[in-house]
Amino acid sequence: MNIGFIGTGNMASAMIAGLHSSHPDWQIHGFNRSMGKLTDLQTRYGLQIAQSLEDLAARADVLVLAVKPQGYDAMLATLAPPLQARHTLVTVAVGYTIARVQSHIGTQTHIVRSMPNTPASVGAGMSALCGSAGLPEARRSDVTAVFESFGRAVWIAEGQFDVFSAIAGSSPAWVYMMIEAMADAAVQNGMPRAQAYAVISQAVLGSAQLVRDSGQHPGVLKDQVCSPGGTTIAGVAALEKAGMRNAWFEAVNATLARTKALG
Ligand SMILES: NC(=O)C1=CN([C@@H]2O[C@H](COP(=O)(O)OP(=O)(O)OC[C@H]3O[C@@H](n4cnc5c(N)ncnc54)[C@H](OP(=O)(O)O)[C@@H]3O)[C@@H](O)[C@H]2O)C=CC1
Ligand SMILES: O=C(O)[C@@H]1CCC=N1
Repeated sequence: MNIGFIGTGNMASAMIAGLHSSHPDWQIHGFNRSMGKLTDLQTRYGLQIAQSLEDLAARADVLVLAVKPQGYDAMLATLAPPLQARHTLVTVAVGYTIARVQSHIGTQTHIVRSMPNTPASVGAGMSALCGSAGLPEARRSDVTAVFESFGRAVWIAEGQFDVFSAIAGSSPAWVYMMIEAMADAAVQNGMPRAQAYAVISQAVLGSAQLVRDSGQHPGVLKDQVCSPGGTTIAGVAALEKAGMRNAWFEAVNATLARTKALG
């Protein structure tokens, strides 16, 4: 597999870390505006540095466009000339539709719209994929292999992308905030911070794994922790009083509003 990243910032770096760890034999190339990130990725994951977009397009079959959505219009205009039939263009920009990509580069290039997340760097990513009309099966399986190399990947309808981006692309940031805040409370009550992060991250990981693997309703799992008149239900009441459930609606809906504004 020959994969080329255009833009090697936070998201591309996470994907490259995950790719390198599971497939050290794959050829991973990168092109970035500034040099520092490229040389760092070269040192850590053997990234091969391309000198230009044209150079990158000559080296790779799967091209991942990992610049900010605001940079997509200009980047696609530059990328269109070197694109060839053998390329599959993978987009990662929140809110940027396949139709909008095609308005810049035409309909002859096979496109996969993707939405990964940064836990890809430790092989625990959650990605969505959606292909342009007529995407050949071989291209679909190549891109699936790339995204499954750093976590789970699902093909979904493009209409679901924005909400997926909120609950999987953005949600890691919210979970980190929750972990940080819970650790603050543990520190306030005397636990060393490093120990609090180790404990909370394992508790969050285990809770998520139980939801995923048991298939049980999260409310049932919550009830199993809450003893009548016990300690946990006191915490549940405090979270309800603080408007925790409504805060999640607000976060998802604010994210969707911003996605629409960017689009
Ligand atoms: N971060 C995340 O958790 C997620 C991000 N995404 C999507 O991934 C995309 C990238 O986001 P993210 O990685 O966070 O952003 P970053 O700003 O971290 O990375 C963008 C990279 O693109 C480079 N770049 C910008 N313009 C050019 C150009 N003209 N030529 C070459 N390189 C260029 C930047 O280089 P330089 O450093 O020199 O400016 C930078 O390294 C976005 O579209 C975002 O929607 C999707 C899911 C999750
Ligand atoms: O914040 C952002 O715009 C990107 C998209 C999903 C996660 N990060």
